[in-house]
Amino acid sequence: MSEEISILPIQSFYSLDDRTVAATVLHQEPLIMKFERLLTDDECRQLIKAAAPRLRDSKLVNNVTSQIRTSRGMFFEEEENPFIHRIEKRISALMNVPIEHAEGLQILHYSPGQEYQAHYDFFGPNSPSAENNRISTLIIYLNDVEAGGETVFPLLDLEVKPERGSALYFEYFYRQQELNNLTLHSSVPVIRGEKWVATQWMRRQRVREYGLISS
Ligand SMILES: O=C(O)CCC(=O)C(=O)O
Ligand SMILES: [Fe+2]
Repeated sequence: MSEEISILPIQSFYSLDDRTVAATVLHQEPLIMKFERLLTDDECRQLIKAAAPRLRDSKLVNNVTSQIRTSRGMFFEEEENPFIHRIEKRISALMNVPIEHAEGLQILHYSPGQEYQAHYDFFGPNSPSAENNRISTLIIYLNDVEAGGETVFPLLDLEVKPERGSALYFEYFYRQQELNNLTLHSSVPVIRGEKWVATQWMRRQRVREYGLISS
């Protein structure tokens, strides 16, 4: 085991402003954790309802549609309304990264057969976005999926089943690139039912301007 320091201090419980969240370590390095009941059923339903009419075919970073990600998605504006802002604040407190470093919250919807093939969330060294690269990810499951739709880390032999309100966390800001490379992950095809997730990506440096003024 190397002596790398994680962004998130490892704890069994995280006390946030309005709730305490129980955590399980799924993998130590790179750190991968599962959180229980980060969002209430009601909050999950509210996110789905707000996102549903705004879904578009998912684009990759370079703005092309692709067979790699066949789901549909949307981004909320940063601090779009008090409800979104409350959730963003809870997420950034949990992820231990200031809200100014948070991209807009993304919602993805997968129908049966839809998937997100193995990929990294960080940008490759040739991407202009790599200057202020992503460092960590939180995937919040907004519903229970009847069959399929697990998030899989093929290099770590790890599989996470979606459960409404729970969340999957992983980070890739290690000095050893081999650790970051182990965070390769995919969303395997939904077999029955549908799958809704909210994804929060954090950047190494600030990406928000006006997050500075509101609290
Ligand atoms: O839907 C999932 O389980 C994975 C989503 C994902 O990898 C992403 O949004 O980057
Ligand atoms: Fe991802």
